[in-house]
Amino acid sequence: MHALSIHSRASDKCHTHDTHHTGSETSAPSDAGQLKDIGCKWVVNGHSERRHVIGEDDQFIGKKSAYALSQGLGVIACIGELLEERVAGKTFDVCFQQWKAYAGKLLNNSLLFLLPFMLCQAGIAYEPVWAIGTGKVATPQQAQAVHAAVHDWLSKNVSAEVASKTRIIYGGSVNGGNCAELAKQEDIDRFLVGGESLKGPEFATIINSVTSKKVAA
Ligand SMILES: O=C(CO)COP(=O)(O)O
Repeated sequence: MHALSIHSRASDKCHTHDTHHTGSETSAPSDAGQLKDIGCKWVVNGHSERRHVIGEDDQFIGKKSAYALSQGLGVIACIGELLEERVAGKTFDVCFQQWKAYAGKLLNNSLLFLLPFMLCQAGIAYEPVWAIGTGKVATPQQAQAVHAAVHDWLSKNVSAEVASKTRIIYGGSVNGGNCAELAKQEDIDRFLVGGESLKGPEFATIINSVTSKKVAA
């Protein structure tokens, strides 16, 4: 999200080669070609609802993401732990297992060269499941710890340049009151906003919190 560049993006509307067919697909009607035709640049994959309501697993999400990238769409790759996983001290294990499935699928399909494109054009969204739509936001420290770990992983496993260019986006009950403290964190680059995007003044405050951070940097 950026005040000056609003692009179209689709949530989980991009089939893989073998799930796409030409019959009626009322529940998920768009394929990569249709999305590009209407000017869509990104898809959001691995959102918690797809994982925990629809039942998509890491393998399938990785496969859809590799396909979207191969078709020239950016992928915002969502990761995030359930509350019980956080309480059990598994936040980092869960998030990295999810993240590695995106990267691993690119590797399996000989598409690893697309990884920097994916990271630099779109990014990774950390969305703790317990914070999405619940009004319970992660503390700035909790979110910063995960974002910093992801940047660190990218620096060690991809390159320092890609790590510094990768946007790591926080999502989960961001509002006009908590966005400034979250945006101050060094590794929180953008926000993925749900409910508050429907409220004009709140949304403007959220956008400005990120924009002023970038201007100050
Ligand atoms: O899921 C989200 C955005 O994708 C977050 O939604 P909320 O901002 O409503 O918690």
